[in-house]
Amino acid sequence: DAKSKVVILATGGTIAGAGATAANSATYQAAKVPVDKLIAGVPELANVADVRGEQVFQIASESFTNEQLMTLGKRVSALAKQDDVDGIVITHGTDTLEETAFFLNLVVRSEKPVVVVGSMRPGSALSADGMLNLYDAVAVAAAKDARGKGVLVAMNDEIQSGRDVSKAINIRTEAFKSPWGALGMVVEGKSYWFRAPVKRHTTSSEFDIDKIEKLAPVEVAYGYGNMSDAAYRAFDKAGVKAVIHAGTGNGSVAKHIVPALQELRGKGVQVIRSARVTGGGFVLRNAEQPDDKYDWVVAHDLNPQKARILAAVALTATQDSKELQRIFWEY
Ligand SMILES: NC(=O)C[C@H](N)C(=O)O
Repeated sequence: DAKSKVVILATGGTIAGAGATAANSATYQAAKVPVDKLIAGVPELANVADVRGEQVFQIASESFTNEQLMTLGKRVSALAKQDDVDGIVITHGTDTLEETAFFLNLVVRSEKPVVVVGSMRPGSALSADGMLNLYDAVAVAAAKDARGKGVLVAMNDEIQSGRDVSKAINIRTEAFKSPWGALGMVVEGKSYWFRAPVKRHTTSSEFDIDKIEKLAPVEVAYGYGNMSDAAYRAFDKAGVKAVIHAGTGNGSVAKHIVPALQELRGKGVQVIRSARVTGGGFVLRNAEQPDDKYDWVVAHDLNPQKARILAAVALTATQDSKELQRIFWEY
């Protein structure tokens, strides 16, 4: 039967990076190599799909803005509607890859596989990981059994849910972890599945990129001993719609921060408790703080940066804290 047609949307990152010598695995410039060169560098892609590339951006992912998320999302949505596209791969820097993957998982209404991929070493380095990661991502995007599983991340032979996965380590090629485990493996261009996500995503999402024009402004503040309320007061002045508290432990909040948060809440700003723990947070309502009394929201297992994405999307549809909490349980 005919080969699947896969479009590679390139946005930059280390997978498009270049260093001065082959020994430079960590010192290099991200976002240098154009998409056609990336594709030409892996001729084996033609064995798993008919591939074409589009250069959407050429940036390091730490510089991704909400506007760029919107541009990318709208392009993915438009391509997914085309009959001559079976799957989409997005090459991306790894630093904020988990945010983009979760964003697309929430707003792209398509069953077609969307796979986000990056690398930890530039293509110019010894044992560069980008070529195999790209081959794996294209293979997954071309696979019929990848349909309907939400936006995926293919890195280091693993297939991860874009919702769950996070960059957990920054110096190893085994950088991406999910607290709930990988969905499957991709080996020699074939995907092997073990589980599927149950949280709402893509076609079962109430959000639709085609109907969103601008994401809500949401900021994150990190919790630690002796934390002050200065960040929250500054965010308030800047006009945020929600703040994510990257709290200690179970999203806990120092008692001297509560008055500032309640002042913000009184002005309509949503207060969302997440956790700064890295192995997988699990924040429950009223367990650590009286969320019902304060009218706060908990991010449950979403880390602060993922909570920022969900809030930025959800607040385009509602300003109600109960609705927002429902959304945080369901997605
Ligand atoms: N490994 C990487 O891709 C890191 C790079 N700073 C980026 O996110 O673009």
